[in-house]
Amino acid sequence: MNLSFYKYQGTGNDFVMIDDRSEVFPDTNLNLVQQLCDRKFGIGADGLILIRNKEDFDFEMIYFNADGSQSMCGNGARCAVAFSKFLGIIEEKTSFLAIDGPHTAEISDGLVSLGMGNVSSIDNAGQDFFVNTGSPHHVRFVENVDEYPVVTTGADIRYSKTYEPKGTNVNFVTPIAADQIHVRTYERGVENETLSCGTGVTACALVYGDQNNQNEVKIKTPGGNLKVQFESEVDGSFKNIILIGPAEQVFQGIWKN
Ligand SMILES: N[C@H](CCC[C@H](N)C(=O)O)C(=O)O
Repeated sequence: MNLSFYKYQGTGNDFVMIDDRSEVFPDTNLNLVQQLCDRKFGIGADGLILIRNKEDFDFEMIYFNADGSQSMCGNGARCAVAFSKFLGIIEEKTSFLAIDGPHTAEISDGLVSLGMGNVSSIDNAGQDFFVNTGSPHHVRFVENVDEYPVVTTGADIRYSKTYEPKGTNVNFVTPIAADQIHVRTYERGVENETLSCGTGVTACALVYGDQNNQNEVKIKTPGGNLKVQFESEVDGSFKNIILIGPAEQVFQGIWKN
């Protein structure tokens, strides 16, 4: 198999991107997805994204975590917008389909502003919080996220009975300014800490902003800086949620196997 691919990263969350408008990628072959994402025996990535044609939309993004499971991916969607512009599918604005439904986005100077799906509620989860921003997120506020055991505690929560059978992503948050938080994330399907998680920082920004009267929150992650804007509704839901950050092409290649 000769498979042309591009490697993209959005604040350090990295993806194998494939222009699959010809629909030849064997999308049921999860072993291949795992192999391509393997950082020793494959290309190496947190996930893999197929771009396909979709009626009524500019494109459809099909996202796989490194373990082959599927979910909505915010950083991956930002990279899909940048990749689609590179391919000439779109110019500055787009409407595309992802697993959690339709999205709009704008791209300029490498910065992607991604419209996220509406969020119906923030739920309590013991002393912590739970938000579904297209993928499930547990959110815990901690004293000093830099020193926090993200992988061990993240895995404990991710595999806990509370979240059986599908599990959840787990985010740890320390506020660092009135309108800024520092977030580290344990990602389901990668089963490790990633350098950032788009749907995760969105969940954290909604919880923090809701508690601190902010509707624009800056987020520092190990992989870079992101921003989330949103509107709160009186019924506790959120709309017009926008995730803003860079998305860059790192390299391209041919997978011969
Ligand atoms: N691991 C997540 C999906 C990718 C989320 C993350 N990469 C993002 O940017 O949103 C899950 O299984 O729900």
